[in-house]
Amino acid sequence: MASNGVDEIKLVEGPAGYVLEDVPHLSDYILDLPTYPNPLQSNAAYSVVRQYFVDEDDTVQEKIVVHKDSPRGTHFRRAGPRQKVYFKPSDVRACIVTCGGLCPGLNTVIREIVCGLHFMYGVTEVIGVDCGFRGFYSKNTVALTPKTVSDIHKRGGTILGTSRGGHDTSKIVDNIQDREINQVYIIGGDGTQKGASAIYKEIRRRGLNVAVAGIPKTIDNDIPVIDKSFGFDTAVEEAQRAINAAHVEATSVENGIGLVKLMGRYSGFIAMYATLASRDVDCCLIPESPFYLEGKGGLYEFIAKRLRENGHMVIVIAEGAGQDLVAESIDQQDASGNKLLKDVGLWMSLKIKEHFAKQSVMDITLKYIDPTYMIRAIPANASDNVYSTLLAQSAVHGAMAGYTGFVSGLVNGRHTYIPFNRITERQNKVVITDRMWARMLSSTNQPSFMNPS
Ligand SMILES: Nc1ncnc2c1ncn2[C@@H]1O[C@H](COP(=O)(O)OP(=O)(O)O)[C@@H](O)[C@H]1O
Ligand SMILES: O=P(O)(O)OC[C@H]1O[C@](O)(COP(=O)(O)O)[C@@H](O)[C@@H]1O
Repeated sequence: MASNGVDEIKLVEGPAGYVLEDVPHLSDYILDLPTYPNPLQSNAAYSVVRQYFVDEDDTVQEKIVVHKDSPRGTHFRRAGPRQKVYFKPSDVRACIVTCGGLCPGLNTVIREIVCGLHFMYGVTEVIGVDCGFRGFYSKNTVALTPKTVSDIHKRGGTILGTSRGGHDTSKIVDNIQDREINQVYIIGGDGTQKGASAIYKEIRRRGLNVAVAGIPKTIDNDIPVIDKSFGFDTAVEEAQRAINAAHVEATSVENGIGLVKLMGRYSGFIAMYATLASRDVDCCLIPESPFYLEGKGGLYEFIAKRLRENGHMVIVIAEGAGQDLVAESIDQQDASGNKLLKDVGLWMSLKIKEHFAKQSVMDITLKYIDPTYMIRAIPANASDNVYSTLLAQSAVHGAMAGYTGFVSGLVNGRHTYIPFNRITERQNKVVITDRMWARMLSSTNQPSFMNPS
């Protein structure tokens, strides 16, 4: 096994090219930690299920599509309860924090961490950190019990509040130490998980017996390795309402255009899935697929063609699409350092109106809908509620088992522990497969990615 200092990756190599990118464990840097039987062993609900506990050697393969000569490739540690745990439940003092933008399902994750710790492991001390990372050192905490969180999954937002910026690693870890917290659950996107990674490293540098677990939040699916995270399903479902409204507006007038902007700074998943689900969309523009406005193969030509053919059209655009075209791009960042994007939907609606007014070929009526903040603030749908619950449970099992510096994610449909370093780089992931193209092109109204190639 390769050594695993704070900045090194913990790798285990096996025959035939098998590589396990393992997650750190508290026992990697604190020797002679005591272990205890997992309380689930004596829980009537679990003890009957003989295979409930995860075999220590179980791993999950990163790439599921292989060829006959492929090496066995990268694996991650399978998530789930272990036979023994590294914390005595009565000694656990856990905290939960939510950071970054809102996303349906945040409250479900909070609820399940509290209930999972309580009902599966008998942990009673869980506190919530108010308003994101800065809350560790500038705000009060709130006690969380199964009773106080019982209904929160039915509400949107996060009962803990959230923020951008304000990550001060040293002050945060001082506070963790002062409050004698020994399990830290951090819910947020790629920025948050970078912050979580810094916290883990500092905790490890100080040699503290504190497990750090991340639960990735990515409404727009821009986190690599994991299949998706909670909030995405709800976002795609809710986007249908905006697309339907755009379609009704467009079909109610002559040469009507409905333009809908959906979330996706770097990944067009919400736009693309919402398009595929709806079938009312004629053109879907995503950051991964460049397009242009003027001339042959450009958006204006496509719009004119669709209006002549069909009398109306619906365009869906992801917020990060076409940013290179937006004239005065703004060189500003939010408190977390994310580049502020210009409202490409608003910009595009003005450009389209301007173009057709100038051309005087046809009069158009364009309605622009941006449902972003409505979507972010709704409660998770049933499927995301299930998903958030399971991700939270896995995180609890992992922390109780002494793993640290990991996120709880789904890889190829399996609950998995992934080291922070693998998921903190943002990724464009929409790969437009042949099958997707076929589905797009076979639809009656031929939605297109407007890819000039
Ligand atoms: N590289 C980083 N190192 C430490 N903390 C970070 C880093 N990037 C972002 N953060 C912190 O993570 C939190 C959320 O980040 P943000 O980018 O706003 O949202 P998200 O987690 O949804 O991507 C903020 O408090 C921010 O300060
Ligand atoms: O919360 P704010 O500052 O209004 O940010 C809006 C941005 O948040 C997002 O919803 C993404 O949030 P995250 O980066 O926290 O995942 C974007 O789609 C949008 O551009």
